[in-house]
Amino acid sequence: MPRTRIKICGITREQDLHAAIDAGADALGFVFYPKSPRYVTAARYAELARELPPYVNAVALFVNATVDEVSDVVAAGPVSLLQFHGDETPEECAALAAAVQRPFTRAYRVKPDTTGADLLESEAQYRAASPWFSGLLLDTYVDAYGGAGKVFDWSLIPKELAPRVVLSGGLSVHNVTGAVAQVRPFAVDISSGVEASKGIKDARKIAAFIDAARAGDATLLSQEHHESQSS
Ligand SMILES: O=C(O)c1ccccc1N[C@@H]1O[C@H](COP(=O)(O)O)[C@@H](O)[C@H]1O
Repeated sequence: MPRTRIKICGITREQDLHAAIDAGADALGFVFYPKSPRYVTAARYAELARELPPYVNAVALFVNATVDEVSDVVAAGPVSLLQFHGDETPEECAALAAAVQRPFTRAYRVKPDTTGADLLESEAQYRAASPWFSGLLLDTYVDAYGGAGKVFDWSLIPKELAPRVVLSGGLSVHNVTGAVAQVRPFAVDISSGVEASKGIKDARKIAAFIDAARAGDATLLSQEHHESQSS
């Protein structure tokens, strides 16, 4: 059973970048959306990116950005993955990703009336539109584009989709163990739940969150062990 990958999103300071890496994060997210309290410019990203060690993925998050804006960020520093978190259509995501030759995740902002079939259909549309599509990120629909700290009903995620999704939206040290054990996502993504204030991370919250996610992995491992012993 693979361990759940962990992304810490909304890094704006060198000390937060190091706190996330030291705690064992697999990926760090940088928000290139000017209206976000976690916004960093491409020039600021160039400074932060100098601190990135090997094998830690940098994820560039955009909301309805232009090709020029995405290209500026990719030129500023290493970018492993794009995250489109606005109203981008499958065709727009495909064009942006192809322009900079990078894979992308697409945020699906889940509403109370979203169904599992909606999620599967959306995933199929993005997959068909681009060879650069690398999976859906599930977030909660709110009146902002993201980073709002709100949870959605995880039970609507189809079992067959879960191993391919990034689960986000209102995760915290208090719910991530259960989220990993219940949903079994490929990865979890958190921003506001590990902050001291908007845009400022708390190193202790990051470490506690990663420990709690690992506790979810341990729960799954122990369940698998019991299942294999009783069969
Ligand atoms: O973090 C932001 O400011 C942000 C702005 C616009 C779109 C997405 C944003 N963040 C992403 O939102 C989800 C959920 O965050 P949270 O953990 O509930 O605060 C996450 O994927 C962030 O990457």
